[in-house]
Order: sequence, then structure tokens, then C-alpha cells
Amino acid sequence: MNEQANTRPGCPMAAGNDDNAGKSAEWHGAKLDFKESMSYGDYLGLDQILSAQHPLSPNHNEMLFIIQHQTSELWIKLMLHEMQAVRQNLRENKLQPAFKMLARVARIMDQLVHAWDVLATMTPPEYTAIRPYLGASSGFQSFQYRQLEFILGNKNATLVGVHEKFPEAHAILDRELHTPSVYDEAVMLLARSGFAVAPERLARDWTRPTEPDDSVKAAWLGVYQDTERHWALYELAEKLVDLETAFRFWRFRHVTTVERIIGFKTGTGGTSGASYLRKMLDVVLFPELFALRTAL
Ligand code: HEM
Ligand SMILES: N[C@@H](CC(=O)c1ccccc1NC=O)C(=O)O
Repeated sequence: MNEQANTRPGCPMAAGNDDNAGKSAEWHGAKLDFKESMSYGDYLGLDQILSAQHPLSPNHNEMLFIIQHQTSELWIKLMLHEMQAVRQNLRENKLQPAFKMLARVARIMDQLVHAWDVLATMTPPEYTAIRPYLGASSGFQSFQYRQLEFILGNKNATLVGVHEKFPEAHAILDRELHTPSVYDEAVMLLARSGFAVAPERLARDWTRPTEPDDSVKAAWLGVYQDTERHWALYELAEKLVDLETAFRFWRFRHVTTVERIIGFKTGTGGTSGASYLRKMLDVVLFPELFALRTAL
């Protein structure tokens, strides 16, 4: 008798099978009784995660829409966790751990870029059936996404107000707005490494988005002109460029997927929709790292 067939959990042949009579359930030595100890689902909080999908429409495709966003939010949560640690490591001049985390964040972003392929299986009529149920909700109100933009330096004080309804999220975002970004920390590291960064750049208004600075450009140029001497800063610069490149692809896939699904309709969040998202393609997170390349 094939052991695999008759001892598979839930296999009707297992129940009452003579080979198993009188024996307690067994499967390749695996622990099967979790009445008293922590199981997979307990550890991962799957009760909460898997009971958090509440489609509002009768449309089959809404489950895809919900899960696509929920998984994106989970990955954004991890990116924030990593980027906060990157910022702290840069402050402490610990570059090696920061490199590992930056590489991880870039790979997560790549994964989110490819995730658009799944959502793009949803056609305009399929989405049109769901859209009326979304009301005024929009990804524009994603608090974690806004925090990610802020930690990367794309600050925007006006958008913090969106989260006033949720004091905890609002406080976190407001703190992030006032905190130097990961890129600001990289610039401070350049200064600590002996590069002449303008004092105004080192004590700027942190609530403003990153603006290109000639002294920072000259410093990064110095790094790229003598990579042997400044290897760690060179590696940091390239990791940041990797991350920004992945983020640019994400923005591009967002706008092209949106154009494919809703064309040029106004967004549920109140913006012009695809045209607004196209403008966001002009955002440059780490301006000097791209500008210096022309001078090499
Ligand atoms: C059918 C799919 C989607 C459509 C039609 C769509 C549409 C839009 C539109 C029109 C906007 C502009 C804001 C507005 O007025 O609503 C927007 C913003 C946004 N969406 Fe989506 N979106 C889709 C999927 C996603 C997914 C999967 C995510 C991932 C989390 C996402 C995240 C965001 C974010 C973060 C913003 C704000 C961007 C910014 O302010 O720069 N969207 N989306
Ligand atoms: N802004 C989208 C709606 C939308 O995409 C959305 C709505 C609720 C939750 C997440 C969403 N995704 C990204 O914006 C629209 O205008 O159709």
C-alpha cells in the first residue's frame, strides 16, 4: 500500500485504514498537534491577515485588487523598516550593514515593479465594475507610501494633512517630515568624510524636498573620480542609484497600468489621474548622483 496516499491529511483513505488502526496520526515525523504550542498561523498572525479581505462589490476581480494593495503595503512596511535602519547605520558610519539593507530594498522595489503584471490582468470593464465601490479612497492616501517618499527625501508638507483623521499615522508622518532623509544622512556622511559640503546644505529645512546642491555634486564627483580612495562612498552612491532606478520603474508601471485600465479619468483621490502620475515621473530623489554622470 502506498504510504503517501493513505496518510495524507484529509485523505478519505486514511480514516479507518487498517495500516493506521490504533496508531496516533503520523506524517514523516512532523509535529501534528498544535493545541498546546505555537503553530505557523499563530506565529504569522494569519487569522488577522487572512480575514482582512472585504470586497464591497459583487465582482470576482475585487479580490485581486484588494490583495495586490495589501501585499504592496506589507512590502512597503518592510522597506520602511529597512530604510529606518539604513538611516541609523549611516549616522553611525556603519556602511556595510547599510549596503545590505539598501540592496534588499531595491530588490523589494523590483518585486513591486513586477507585481504590476498581475494587476494588469484586470481589464477596464472588470475595474469599472469595482471602481464605484471605492468612493474617494485612493493610493494617494497611503500613509506608508508617503512615509517612504519622505524617508527618501521627497518631502511634501501639504500631504501630511490627509492623515489628520488618524492621529497615530499623522504623528509618524509629521515626525518623518521633520527628520533628515536617508539621502540627507548620506550627504552628512560626505561632510564627515572630509568633503566640503556647504554649511547651509547640512542645516537645511528638513521639511523641504531634496534640492540639487553644487557642493554635494562636487563631493560625489570627487568620490567617482577616485573610487579606490572612496570605495565605501562609491558603493553607497551606486546602491542609492540602484534604489532610485527601481523606484522610477515602479512609478512608470503605475502610470502605464493606470492609463491601460482607466485611461485619463480623474482619480478617485481627486487628482487629474494619469496626468498627475506622469508628473511624478519627474521626481528625482538623489539629484546630484545623476547630475555628476554628465561630468565624468
Ligand atoms: C487599477 C489599479 C490602479 C489604479 C486605476 C490607480 C490609480 C491611481 C490614480 C488615478 C492615482 C492618482 C491619485 C488619485 O487622484 O486617485 C493614484 C495614486 C496612487 N496610487 Fe494608484 N492605482 C492603481 C493601483 C495602485 C497600486 C497597486 C498601488 C500600490 C500600493 C497604488 C498606489 C498608489 C499611490 C501610492 C498613489 C499616490 C502616488 C503619489 O502621490 O505620488 N496604486 N493611483
Ligand atoms: N485612484 C484609483 C483608485 C485606486 O486605485 C485605489 C482605490 C482604493 C484603494 C487603492 C487604490 N489604488 C491606488 O490608487 C482610481 O481613480 O480609480
